[in-house]
Amino acid sequence: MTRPGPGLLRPGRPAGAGRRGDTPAIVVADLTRRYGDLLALDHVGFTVETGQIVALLGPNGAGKTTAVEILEGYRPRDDGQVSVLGFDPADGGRAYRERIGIVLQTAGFEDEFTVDELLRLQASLYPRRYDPGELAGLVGLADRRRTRVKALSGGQRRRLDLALGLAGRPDLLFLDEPTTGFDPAARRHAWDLIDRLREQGTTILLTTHYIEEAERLADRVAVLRAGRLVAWGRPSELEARCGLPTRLAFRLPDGFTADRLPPMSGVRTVEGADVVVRTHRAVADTRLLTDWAAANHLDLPTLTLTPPGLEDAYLSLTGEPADDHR
Ligand SMILES: Nc1ncnc2c1ncn2[C@@H]1O[C@H](COP(=O)(O)OP(=O)(O)OP(=O)(O)O)[C@@H](O)[C@H]1O
Repeated sequence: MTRPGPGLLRPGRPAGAGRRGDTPAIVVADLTRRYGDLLALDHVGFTVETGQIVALLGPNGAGKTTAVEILEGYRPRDDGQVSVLGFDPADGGRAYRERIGIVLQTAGFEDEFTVDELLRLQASLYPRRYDPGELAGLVGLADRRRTRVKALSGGQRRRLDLALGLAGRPDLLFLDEPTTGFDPAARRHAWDLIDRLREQGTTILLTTHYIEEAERLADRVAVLRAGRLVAWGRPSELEARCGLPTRLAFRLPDGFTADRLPPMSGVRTVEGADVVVRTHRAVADTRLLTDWAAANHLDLPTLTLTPPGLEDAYLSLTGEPADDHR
């Protein structure tokens, strides 16, 4: 079955099973998928509560698309149990598809339609539809309602993608790299919109390669690596679980070299006058450093102490090398 873009229209929705709040939004257990000899998903399991925003992270080829498409009902699984909004997506049919929204990275639109026409058409097929004007306002396209799709900028098209995915007021929204290609302002706007959807109780499963996006939006983060779920939890839990060092950075004052520094416990790297110490004893090492600076009548105006973030945890969990940009 082909995964539809948001421009594809769907028929109306009968009352069905799996009402909001009855069960967790998503329950996955032992989910397994093979492509020939390749184990693309290896006994993956997690539970998403209603209203949570979950970010699915992982390097290229980790199995994210496979997992998401199985949850959407557009790819079969080999083994395991999957329940989404109380449905098995493999045979949820129309009743299931009307409860979910899907926003893909690239969607094919009919270029000659105006924004308003597309929104009206899409929304007309759902009983819980959005008013097209409200929908256009929600995604920041209120002043583009009469514009033909072919005249929209790339970022505006992505907003239209989002609007079409929301047209049926889905209980669960799948967002595939929702802000790839956005400028910083458009990204903030999209994040604010996702916050608003959260306030309305929409459950969201998003895939992203922007760790900052996951950190900003996600209640829970799932990290896939080579088909295995290597981490699941709140962003702060993942950061804490990885046991990564705190980064202590400063610039040596003129006339001082690193060999004159006190013996701190952390691993030290020096580039010119810039010193970085990665330490698991941040308080003790900071105290050694500041006592040393005070004894030498020095100020260290660039001194910073940075705890490990989600990006560090992600790189550690996926075995990717960290480049030292932070
Ligand atoms: N239809 C298919 N036939 C054979 N192998 C496939 C198929 N789809 C995916 N794979 C393989 O399964 C693995 C997981 O692919 P998947 O697309 O799920 O990863 P992903 O995490 O979404 O990657 P990306 O971040 O690059 O989009 C990869 O090794 C991929 O080559």
